[in-house]
Amino acid sequence: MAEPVLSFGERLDAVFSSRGRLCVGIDPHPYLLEQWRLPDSASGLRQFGLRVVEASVGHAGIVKPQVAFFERHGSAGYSALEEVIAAARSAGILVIADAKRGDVGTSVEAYGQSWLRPGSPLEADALTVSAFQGFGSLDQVVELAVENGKGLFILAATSNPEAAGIQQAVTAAGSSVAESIASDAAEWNALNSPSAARLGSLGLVLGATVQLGAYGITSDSLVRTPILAPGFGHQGAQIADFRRIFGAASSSVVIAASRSILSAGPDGVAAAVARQQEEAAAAPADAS
Ligand SMILES: O=c1ccn([C@@H]2O[C@H](COP(=O)(O)O)[C@@H](O)[C@H]2O)c(=O)[nH]1
Repeated sequence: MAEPVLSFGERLDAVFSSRGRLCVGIDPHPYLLEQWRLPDSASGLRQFGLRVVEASVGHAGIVKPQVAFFERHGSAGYSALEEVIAAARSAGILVIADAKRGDVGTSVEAYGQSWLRPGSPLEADALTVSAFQGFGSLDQVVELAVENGKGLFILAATSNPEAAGIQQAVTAAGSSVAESIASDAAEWNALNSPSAARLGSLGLVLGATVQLGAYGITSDSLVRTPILAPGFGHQGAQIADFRRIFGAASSSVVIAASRSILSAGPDGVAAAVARQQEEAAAAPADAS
């Protein structure tokens, strides 16, 4: 009989226990490539990405390539991304593809087949998606993810300040857009996760720079919902504060940081990863 597939939530929780909650962003900004003395070409991106993966081995268990930077170089950029993803996954590092896909259900399912289908050239462990076309537009991709032990992170309250107007807008049901997405994800996790799993496989993107209360989101509703939290470092949030920011949900948080790590350069990146991972592990408990 085939071995049951571990769910993404179970795999993420295992990584939290064995290798911590830091997620190293792979964002090859042109200015960083220059600083790393690499060309702004597919080859430069490949070298950059592989170096970040190498620096993460032993220090971090999760990476998040920002697909946009690879897409700038067309098919050659995608080929570089395929290599970076494969290198990370073969080192046992979970890969969250930050591609922010969203559309009508059948098209999102096709995105899922690109990023979450076993054997696909771009196979990752989880994908960022948008529910702007309705939470139900994600039904098929959710099914595909679960069948394959993969995860999704749905944009809810993103870290960029200009998003607040839309994400705090009140839906016909009376809650904010972000709260509506967060509660749908939490409900899905409560109903569909393996009973022994602490975490479900349907995650949310909640920026570390936002006040969850301003969106009507309560952290104790999210204890089983993985939270991808960008906004640390360059965007201003402090890793040492993550338990204060996320309160009861802090044990579900993936701490995402890109520029604050990558700006250490090729020789300093491994030490920067180790330092930020230690900061996350040492973060004081929420006092409130
Ligand atoms: O709400 C969001 C969602 C995604 N991101 C992405 O995360 C990284 C952040 O990079 P830093 O250098 O650590 O600021 C980047 O890829 C964003 O596209 C986000 O910032 N906020």
